[in-house]
Amino acid sequence: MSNDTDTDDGPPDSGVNDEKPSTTDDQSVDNGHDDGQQLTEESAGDPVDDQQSADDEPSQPEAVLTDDELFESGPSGGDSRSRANTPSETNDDDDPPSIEELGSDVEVDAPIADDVDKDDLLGGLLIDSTEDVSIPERLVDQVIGQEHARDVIIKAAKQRRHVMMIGSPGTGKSMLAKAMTELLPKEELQDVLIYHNPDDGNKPKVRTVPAGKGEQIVDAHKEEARKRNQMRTFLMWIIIAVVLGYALIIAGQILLGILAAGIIYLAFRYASRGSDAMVPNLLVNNSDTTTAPFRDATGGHAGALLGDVRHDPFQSGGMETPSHDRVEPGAIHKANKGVLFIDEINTLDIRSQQHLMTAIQEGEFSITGQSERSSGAMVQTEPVPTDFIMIAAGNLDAMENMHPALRSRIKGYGYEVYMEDTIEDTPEMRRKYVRFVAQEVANDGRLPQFDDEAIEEIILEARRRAGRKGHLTLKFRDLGGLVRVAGDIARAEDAEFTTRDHVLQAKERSRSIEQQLADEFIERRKDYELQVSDGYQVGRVNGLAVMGEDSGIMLPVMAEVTPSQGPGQVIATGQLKEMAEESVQNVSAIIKKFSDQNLAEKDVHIQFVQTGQSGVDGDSASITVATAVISALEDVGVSQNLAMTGSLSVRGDVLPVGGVTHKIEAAAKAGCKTVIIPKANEQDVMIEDEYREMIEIIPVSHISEVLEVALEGEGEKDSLIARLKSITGSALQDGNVAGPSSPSPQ
Ligand SMILES: Nc1ncnc2c1ncn2[C@@H]1O[C@H](COP(=O)(O)OP(=O)(O)OP(=O)(O)O)[C@@H](O)[C@H]1O
Repeated sequence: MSNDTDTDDGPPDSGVNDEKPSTTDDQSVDNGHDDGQQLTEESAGDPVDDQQSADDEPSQPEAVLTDDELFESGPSGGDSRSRANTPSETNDDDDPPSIEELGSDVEVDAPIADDVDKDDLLGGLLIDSTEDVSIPERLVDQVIGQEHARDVIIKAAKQRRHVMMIGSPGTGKSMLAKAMTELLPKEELQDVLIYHNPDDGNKPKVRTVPAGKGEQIVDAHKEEARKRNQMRTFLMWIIIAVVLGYALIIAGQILLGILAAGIIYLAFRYASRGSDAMVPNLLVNNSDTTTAPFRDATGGHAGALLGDVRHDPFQSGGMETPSHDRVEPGAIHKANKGVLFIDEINTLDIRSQQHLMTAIQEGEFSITGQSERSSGAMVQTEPVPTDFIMIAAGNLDAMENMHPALRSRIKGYGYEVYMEDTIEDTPEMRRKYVRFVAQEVANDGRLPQFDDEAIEEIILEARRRAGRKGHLTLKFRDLGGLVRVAGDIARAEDAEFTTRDHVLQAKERSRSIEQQLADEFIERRKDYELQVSDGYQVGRVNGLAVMGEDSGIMLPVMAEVTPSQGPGQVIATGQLKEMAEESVQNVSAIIKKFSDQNLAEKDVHIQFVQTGQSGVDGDSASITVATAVISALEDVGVSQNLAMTGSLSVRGDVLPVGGVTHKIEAAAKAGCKTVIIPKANEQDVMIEDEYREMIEIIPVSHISEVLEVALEGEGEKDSLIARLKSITGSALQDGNVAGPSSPSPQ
């Protein structure tokens, strides 16, 4: 801080780096005014009392709006630094509600039957439509499921800790981050002002004031500048009149008079430029904020995250814009005292991640021009407070690829939480899903209310999408999409309520791109007769895969055994990714042991047919590969009205996979009559009734059972199966396997 009495252009120093000036110093500093009187002189009293008067009389800015009065007592940087780094130091007494109060679980506010039928889709709620369900006011109470994440957010808000949330899209990460802002104290919010620095034009000064005061200060400065300009203009016209009068009447020199008047005019204009430059730039304005700020910095460039200084094309000659006016805040500055949310944090470049770390560590961060070629790069402000709580979100990749130091900072000073994808399907939870539908209808604001049957259909869909027996999906964004489409259909029909029929139509309409592609694919394959779904073929097996998250597709696997020119090898094609490659290797182990042919002299070719650009991932096709190769080796036909999915252990056990429901539906759509799935996946089957009638599901736990169903003939087949059983045994049945592999779609 400069306490020099001749510092007559800068703001009073109470900023980030400097100590608060004493009253005497305040009087000697000019608040950015040339004539340096009115604002400072009025501020000579006790700053606390003056602050109070500013609060009491906002309608009289000139009387109360001295900068000194409005500036906070402490430097923002020091305060925020300690808060950012040592969240646990926060005095809980400052923040009245207890964690229990903040986090009390909100039940659904609607009448409930005395004796709740556990199968009732509405969980016993006695309602006719979503109209009968009240919606909690606070966002944190609207969050459904994710109990653990919710508790963490409440604790983190209280203790001012950073949080990393990892999980699937649409499960409520940004909703929880927004909810946190409601739990943060609003009283702490600040406005940030940037002032011209008369000592160094490229180092604008930074000051913080309580929220709402920034606007008042800027208005007061503008008013001041306006009055000063008015005075100057008045003076200018008097001088011009005198000069012109003298030139015309006394000296008789008209031209000289006009020239002199012009010069006087330009001189005054040039001089008045300075007063505009003294108006501070209100960098962060929280005057209208009802909660602590929420800033989503996902996918933004460095400037949007860290702030920037605009280029000035003029730079000199009186046309330039003063540097403090060109300063733009970044999300880290706007999130001060609030929440900075960054999804897919690993997509931020390393430099930005490093700067982010500095901002977290220091609780303040200077703004400079981000482009080296811009005149903004010459400018660097004093540090601007960045006392935010960071919520980093993403999937598992985000965690692995983020800057290790940033990760450890969150770990060291915060919480990490994994978001659930599904939740147990209980009457209590279903009641909350009813409230979810009501919330989505209310949030949209235009949809007709959902009647009870429409809500039931949404809950059934939540069950189906869980892909896990006895569970409901927590991927609410997608489910919310279904609610909106159904509501839109009802609205287009001018219906009073959204009904089950509207939801069913919406399900049909809101098919994902992958679903549409999958259907298109099936149609095309039918056209070209690539889809075989009857008779027997050697070395060809109908495999099943999942496209995207919710679309099954039938993909044949073909195998051929040829004499080898050199040592025999297994060659797999079809753009296999790492896991699929490994599964083929595992299958080869069984085949080698099983076959009485000399495989050293043979090449085994395995082709995943028509996989397209995306290739094949996962190991869920391993029983398909094994069946195709055994069929080709032994020259035994495989049933073509059968499809299968399952992972295979090297000992022949069939292990669970993901997406069985979608795969079974794809097999049914393709015209297959039977589908083989791993026994362990039996509980995950949630297919619609129409498909259940179309296809028989056979759960298996060993490859011998697969061959039993898939291969043609009797005698030869039986001896094959007996041989396979004898060489593999069953690790699962023996109890020798630690547990099934994690489900993975093909
Ligand atoms: N747990 C939940 N409870 C209630 N509604 C939810 C929940 N999760 C998501 N929603 C609804 O889905 C919408 C989208 O969720 P949100 O943006 O929070 O997901 P996200 O996990 O941040 O996803 P992404 O990572 O794709 O941004 C929310 O605005 C809300 O309407």
